[in-house]
Amino acid sequence: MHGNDIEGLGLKKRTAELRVDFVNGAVAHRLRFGGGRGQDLAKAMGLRAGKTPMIIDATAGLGRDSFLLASLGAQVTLIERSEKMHALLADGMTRAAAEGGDFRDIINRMTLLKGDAKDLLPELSGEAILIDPMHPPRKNSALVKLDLRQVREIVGTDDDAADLVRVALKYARNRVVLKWPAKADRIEGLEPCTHQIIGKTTRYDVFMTGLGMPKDVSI
Ligand SMILES: C[S@@+](CC[C@H](N)C(=O)[O-])C[C@H]1O[C@@H](n2cnc3c(N)ncnc32)[C@H](O)[C@@H]1O
Repeated sequence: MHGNDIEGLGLKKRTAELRVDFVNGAVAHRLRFGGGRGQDLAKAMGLRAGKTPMIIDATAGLGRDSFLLASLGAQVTLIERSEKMHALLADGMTRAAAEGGDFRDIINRMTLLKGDAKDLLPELSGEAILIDPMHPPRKNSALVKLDLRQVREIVGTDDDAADLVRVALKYARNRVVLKWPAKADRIEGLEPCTHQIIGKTTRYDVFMTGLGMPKDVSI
């Protein structure tokens, strides 16, 4: 369905080029030269020396954040609701695993699920939940990287991001992390976060939940 829409808009060629590649390019570079657990994303998710939380990436997309977190030793469950993005991701994960070595080990720590995270989160028991919705369009779209523009062409905007955060806050045992453009306004209707990690272009709004156990588990 999406494919036809895209072809109808004359976007077929660019969409066909979008692929998930963990082995070459930006992701592989970040794997070799990234800042380990000192990176903002890792800190926001609660990775530190001696602590590696079980992570749910509720908005898997191109899988880059998940791959980074898995490369740092975390078990990551990825959730993606777009058929097309899910298929691209599954394909990229299969190819990376076939490389063997470190790539296979990292992919083995990643479990990909298809569906809406709002429906799946209550069934999962995540310590730390990452939410990276499609961001509001920038005024200068030339600054948005081509692959992110291609993702937008496939999935549109994630207008239900606030609802997703609210569901995640109910089920995350330790924290929910909302990845958002550094200078963008807060998502309307959300409670204030506990703290922020602010980078050059991206910020992480961290909501500590301190639930310990999932809310629907009685002891
Ligand atoms: C900005 S991209 C995420 C990029 C990702 N963090 C990465 O590193 O590649 C957002 C993705 O989340 C997906 N998404 C948004 N809301 C979702 C939901 N409620 N459940 C599952 N997937 C969702 C979209 O379909 C889209 O593919």
